[in-house]
Amino acid sequence: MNFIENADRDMAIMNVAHALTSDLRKCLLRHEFASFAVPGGTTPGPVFDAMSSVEIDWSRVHVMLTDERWVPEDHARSNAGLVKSRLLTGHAANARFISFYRDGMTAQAAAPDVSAALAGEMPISVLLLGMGADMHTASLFPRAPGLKEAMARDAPLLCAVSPPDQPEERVSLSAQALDGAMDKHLVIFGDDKRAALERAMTLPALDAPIGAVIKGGTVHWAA
Ligand SMILES: O=C(O)[C@H](O)[C@@H](O)[C@H](O)[C@H](O)COP(=O)(O)O
Repeated sequence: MNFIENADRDMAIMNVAHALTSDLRKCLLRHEFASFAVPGGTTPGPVFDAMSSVEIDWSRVHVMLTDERWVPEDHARSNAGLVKSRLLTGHAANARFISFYRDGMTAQAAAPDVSAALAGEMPISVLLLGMGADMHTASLFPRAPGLKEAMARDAPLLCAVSPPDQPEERVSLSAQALDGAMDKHLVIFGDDKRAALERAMTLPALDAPIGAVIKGGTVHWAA
């Protein structure tokens, strides 16, 4: 795991946006399309803003989420809503977006259909991850109902999970799908998350899901 310490958060955002667009550009030189998985939360918005203004062949980029809160895309907590408003605009408006949320279906019922739709996108070409101070990533929360299944080697690509302290059901790409990405980047800010990441490297995967997926990736950090 490559750990990059940035002078400040703006620098980190610029550097991770540059790294992601460079990885996508490199992938598009060799492949018909690139699959690009991104998280929700509060960290990635400025990264998306920076990426959306970069000229690459976005029409050949297939964007998906690493995880989704099971709410309609116009809901304030929707990750799809965040990605559509901050990333899929400007030059990046031409990218293809693969939705997870299925209106009128539960997360459990929809996950197998979405997994089937994702099969042709694997392995993920470029992955951006966030992380909570509890060492969760995507919606793989330590010891949460559904985590063991989502961490299994034979897990489906997309899994329904029930994080105990979250207001809604979620779906998450499995640890296998995340870990299998060709280029992996994690962006985290603050000393607490840095310490949590270091701790995660010493814990079993079920207690620290980030540790199961970030190996071989690049961590972009700022205080
Ligand atoms: O749906 C989500 O919330 C994200 O996918 C989640 O995994 C996020 O990356 C972490 O919770 C960190 O969130 P922050 O960037 O807000 O700290």
